[in-house]
Amino acid sequence: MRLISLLQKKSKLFYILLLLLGLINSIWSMGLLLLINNRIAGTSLPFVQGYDWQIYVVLILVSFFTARAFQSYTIRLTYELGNDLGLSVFEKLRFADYEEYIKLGEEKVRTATADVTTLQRFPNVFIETFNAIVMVTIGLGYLFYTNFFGALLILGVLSTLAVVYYIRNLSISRDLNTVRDLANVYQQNVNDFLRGFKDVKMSITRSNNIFIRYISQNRHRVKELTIKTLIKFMGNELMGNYLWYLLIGIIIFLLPVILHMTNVVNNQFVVTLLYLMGPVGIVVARISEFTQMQIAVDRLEQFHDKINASKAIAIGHGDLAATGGKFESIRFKEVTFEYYDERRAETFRLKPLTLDIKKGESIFITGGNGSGKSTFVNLLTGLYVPHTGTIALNGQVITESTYPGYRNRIAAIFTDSILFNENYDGLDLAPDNERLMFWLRKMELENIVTFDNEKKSIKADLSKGQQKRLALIYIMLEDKDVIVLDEWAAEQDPVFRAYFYKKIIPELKQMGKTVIVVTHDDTYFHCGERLIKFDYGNIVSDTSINAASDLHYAL
Ligand SMILES: Nc1ncnc2c1ncn2[C@@H]1O[C@H](COP(=O)(O)OP(=O)(O)OP(=O)(O)O)[C@@H](O)[C@H]1O
Repeated sequence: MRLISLLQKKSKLFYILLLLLGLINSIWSMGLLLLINNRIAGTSLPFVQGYDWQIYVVLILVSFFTARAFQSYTIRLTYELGNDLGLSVFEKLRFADYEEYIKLGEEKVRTATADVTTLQRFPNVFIETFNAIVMVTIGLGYLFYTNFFGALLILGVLSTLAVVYYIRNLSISRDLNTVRDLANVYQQNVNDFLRGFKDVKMSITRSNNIFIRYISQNRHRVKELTIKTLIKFMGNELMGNYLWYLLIGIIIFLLPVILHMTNVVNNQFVVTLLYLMGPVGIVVARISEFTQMQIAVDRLEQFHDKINASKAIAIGHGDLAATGGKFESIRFKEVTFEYYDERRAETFRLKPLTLDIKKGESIFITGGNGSGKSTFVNLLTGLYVPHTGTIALNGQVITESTYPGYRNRIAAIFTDSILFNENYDGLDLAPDNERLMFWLRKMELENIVTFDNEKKSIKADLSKGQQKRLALIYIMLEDKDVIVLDEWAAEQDPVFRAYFYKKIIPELKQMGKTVIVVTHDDTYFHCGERLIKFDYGNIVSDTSINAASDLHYAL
């Protein structure tokens, strides 16, 4: 993606408007220069004599209204571009495959949002620079028109210094990139410090190391590098400012001697140079900003390419109607899935899985750490798509376009599920909702939570176990047929854990729900109807509890 195409995409009229701006600006700049210089020289404007002040007023008015119109246009364009780019990151992301998202990583999403902030300034910077370039061109053109060799000399000095300035700026940008990398590390250290506050307090070595070896050292390096960069930057700015004294010196002392310039031409050169100071400063200062923006746009493009590679994007919410009808069964047929761990150069494989889940079953999934339970849950809930094999809902194989609808039919609480700050599900979370109150009583949260009537949500500072209970209540209000709970009971106290297995699960079954529970609680295995055991990515036993049939798979 080229930077410039960003603007064209945003506004079809962009180039036409730009041309108009260039034209008006050229007329304004040229007119102003001619007018001032002719007044100083005591001559009148060519072609239009005797209308100097009228022309001056018209020029100012045209310039004022053009600047006003363009700046309003730029402000709108700037914020629309930032808004669109920012929203497009999340709009695409929500349709992306979960597997692709995991591969992409949260860090890349955060960098992409930072890049959007950098790019947001682009329309502003671009129009400002374009304006400045027009003015510089007119100014230099006028100098060449006035005295060719004098202008050539000035252009030579200006160009040499612009190149020096640019090279020095590149080294400043490199240092700034290092500062940014250090800032990322600092952010991680600070996150560790704040999230792990309790653990930091528990060990003197840990506390000293995180503060001295990481946080302090990082800040020290950032401080040194920032001071160095700011001094270099200040040197550049000073050099830029003093350049004008050098040029004015050349004009008033050198040019009259070597080019035998008259006083009038000399004055015209000085006035034009003073007029050029602002625009040249803008052009030079913006060069490094464009480099940063080009990096941001390239990175953003890579990000979009990566997400676009996710086949799910094009499907969006897919074909929701196709997964309608009453829930009867889920069938896994020869389903496989694998991860490749690059660092360990190892592959974890979920071996071909074939199994049926029928309406109303309560199934317990167990197995050692790393045996593949969560991978299975991710496949069952439709977050992962099988690498080979198929999953069918009510006998219909789920396809790319029916995956979103399939996921939508399952309610799940994962080990790392969170309670959102807002009521995104649009649930009826008011005290007059009898079902809600019934479940709050059942989960022993009735006297703990409070209602936020304005936000239509529940407010509470809850323990981890209580958060899981509230999440289960929300699931009951969602009223989906299939409920998947990944180690839900792990954070419950023994009394409530027993209550969950002995009372709640049978009740869910009575309500016609199909419940799949990942659990290590072998004391309560008898509370389910079926026990599936995983080992090394394989189902090693699928046992029907309380029934004679005992299906054992060979290891
Ligand atoms: N995103 C991933 N990338 C690479 N490997 C992964 C990824 N997620 C899991 N694995 C690997 O897959 C294997 C199975 O993981 P899984 O999370 O399914 O196990 P689990 O049975 O749920 O374990 P636990 O009881 O500890 O939660 C592990 O060896 C793990 O290292």
